[in-house]
Amino acid sequence: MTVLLEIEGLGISFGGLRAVNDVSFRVNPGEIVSVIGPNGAGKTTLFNMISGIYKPGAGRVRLMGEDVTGISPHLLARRGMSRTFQNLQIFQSMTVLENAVAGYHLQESGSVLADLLGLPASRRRAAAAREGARQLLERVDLARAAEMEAGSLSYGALKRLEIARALALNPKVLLLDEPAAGCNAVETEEIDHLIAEVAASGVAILLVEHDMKMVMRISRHIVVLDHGEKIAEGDPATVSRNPKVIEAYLGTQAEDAHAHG
Ligand SMILES: Nc1ncnc2c1ncn2[C@@H]1O[C@H](COP(=O)(O)OP(=O)(O)OP(=O)(O)O)[C@@H](O)[C@H]1O
Repeated sequence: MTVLLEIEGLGISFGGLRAVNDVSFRVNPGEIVSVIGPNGAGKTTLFNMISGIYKPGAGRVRLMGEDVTGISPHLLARRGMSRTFQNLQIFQSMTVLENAVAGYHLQESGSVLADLLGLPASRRRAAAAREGARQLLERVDLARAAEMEAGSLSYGALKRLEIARALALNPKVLLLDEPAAGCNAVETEEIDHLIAEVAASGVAILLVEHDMKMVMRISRHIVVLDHGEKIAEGDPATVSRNPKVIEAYLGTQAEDAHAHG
C-alpha cells in the first residue's frame, strides 16, 4: 500500500527547549491517525512542522513518497496536503458559499489580471469553483445554509465549513487541528461522521484532538507525545492500556492539582 504521509525523525528546538524530538510515524490512505498528549507535549508544534508552518530542525516529511520537508503551506496544499486550524479561519461576514469558494483560490493558477479583466478562462474557473463549493456544502450538510452569513452559523456548523474549505483542494492528506474543540456532543458526533466519511473516500487523516472519547472512537492508530517525545503508539485499546500513557496523563493532573492547590 502507498504510504501517503511519512514522518521520520522530526524534531525542533526553541532556544534550549526541545519541543519535539525524533518523532516518526506513517499515515496510509483511508486511515485516521490521532496525535494526543498532555498540554505542552508538542502536538501543535509537530503539526506546524508537518504542514510547513515551521521548518523542522531535524527529520523529514514525505508526501506520497516525495520529500516535502520545509515546503510552504500553500505549495503543500497544491501537492495534496491541506489543513484546518484550531482557531477557525472562516470569514464571518461572507456567506457560507463564499467561504467554501475561497477554498478554491489556492488551486488557481490563472493570473490576477485575467481575473480582473473577466477573461473567459477566469469566468469559467469562477463558475467551476462555485459549482464545486456547492457540492462540498452538500457533503458537509450545509447546502441549505449556502446563502447565510457564516457568522450566524452554530459552532459545529462552522467547524464543518472549515473542513469543507480544506476539502476544496481535493487533498490526499488532511490535517485537522482540534476539529471538535468547543463543540457539544451532538456537533462532535456530526464531525465524527464527516471525518469517517472523508477517510472512507481514501483520504489519509491526521488529527490533534483533546476530546479523548472522540479520539478513541474514530482513530485507527494513535501516536502519544509527552515532553516532545513519542512515548507510545498503536490502536486505541493498546494505547489506553499503556502504563507510560496513563502515567503521562496522571502526571499532568497531579502537576495541575499541585499548581492549583
Ligand atoms: N513558538 C514557540 N516558541 C517557543 N516555545 C514554543 C513555541 N511553540 C511551542 N513552544 C513550546 O514547545 C512546547 C510544546 O508546545 P505545543 O504547543 O506544541 O504543545 P501542545 O501539545 O500542542 O500543547 P496544548 O495541548 O496545550 O495545545 C511547549 O513547552 C511550548 O511552550
